[in-house]
Amino acid sequence: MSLPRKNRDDPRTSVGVSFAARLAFEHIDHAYDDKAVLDDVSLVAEAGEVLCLLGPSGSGKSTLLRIAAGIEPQQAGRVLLNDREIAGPSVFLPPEKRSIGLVFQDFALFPHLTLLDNTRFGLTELSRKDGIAEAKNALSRVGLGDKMDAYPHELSGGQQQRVALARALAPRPAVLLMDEPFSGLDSRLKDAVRAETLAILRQSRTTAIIVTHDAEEAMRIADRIALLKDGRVVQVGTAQQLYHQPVDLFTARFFSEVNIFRGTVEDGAVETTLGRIAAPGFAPGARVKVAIRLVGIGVSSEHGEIEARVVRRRFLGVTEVLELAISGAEQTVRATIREGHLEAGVKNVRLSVRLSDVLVFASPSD
Ligand SMILES: Nc1ncnc2c1ncn2[C@@H]1O[C@H](COP(=O)(O)OP(=O)(O)OP(=O)(O)O)[C@@H](O)[C@H]1O
Repeated sequence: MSLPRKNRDDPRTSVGVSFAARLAFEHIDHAYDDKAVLDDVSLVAEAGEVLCLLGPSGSGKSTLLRIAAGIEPQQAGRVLLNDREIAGPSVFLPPEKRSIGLVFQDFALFPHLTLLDNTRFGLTELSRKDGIAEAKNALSRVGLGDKMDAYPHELSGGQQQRVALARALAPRPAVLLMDEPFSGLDSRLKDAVRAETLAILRQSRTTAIIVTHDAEEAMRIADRIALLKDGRVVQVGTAQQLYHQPVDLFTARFFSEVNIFRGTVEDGAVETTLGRIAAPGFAPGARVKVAIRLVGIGVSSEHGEIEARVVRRRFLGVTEVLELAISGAEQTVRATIREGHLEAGVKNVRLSVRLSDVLVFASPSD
């Protein structure tokens, strides 16, 4: 996207330093044809923070980014940059006036242009000399200062991603939007590129909104995470908040693998295959779902209240996943253990449940 560096209400004040802006969505609704894809979305990316938009495919993440960038006008609600309305009922700033940069999933580099020309592509408001200087500066910031004359096909996927980042950062945007920026990368490259990207964002002090459908990725990079489902924000918070205090089962399952048991609350607790689970705050007779994380089930050949039998054992490298049968219960239970924690060939085990890995949710329709 072409973004001017000089803008009348530019939130930046000095060359070389971006002053991050706060980007707010207020009550955004959007539909394609008659299909609603965003429903009353209110969300804030605070100045300088990395906010991840997390959610399954089709939950509306990319649409929200496109609305922020000005590529897609929302049907209702407002978008504000530092409390200034940039899109709303009476205002619509075009993309190039927003001081918002965008990095696409496929990097969208021009194959016939050198890295330098790719990077200075959006610097249309600068003189040729200043544009080249800014582009060189941006490429140096992402560690590609020695490759300015190379072409994209001569680079690895990780390097191409850095060029895309340099091109987006060159106009010194107040906010940078990134749509699944790491999904095209080899899994071995991902960790390094993610860490580098984060370091560059911190150094440039840019507010960033990054779309991902991978909870672990969001936990690695985000200051805060906004979880979306069917066009609605389900929960916003730090990784710890979403992991430890999920508002619903959808959120819990997004962040960890769980066993789910249905039950009815009696005397403040619910009976499950893994024993009696306290359900504070639920009325007698309430239908609930109990989620117990796979990592929260202790498996031992000696200690534990519940007897079980190993019916399947899958090696995953650092961990193993066990499928366990419990006498008298139809439903098998899964547990994750450290690789080698249980001797090979052991069939009869004992289980214990760690209470911090137990979550109880209302489930009135069950
Ligand atoms: N230009 C379009 N025209 C019609 N429908 C669209 C358009 N863009 C997206 N949609 C639909 O809107 C819904 C939300 O799409 P969006 O791309 O915002 O979701 P997403 O969470 O980013 O998903 P993904 O991770 O698959 O990209 C989807 O059902 C999608 O098919």
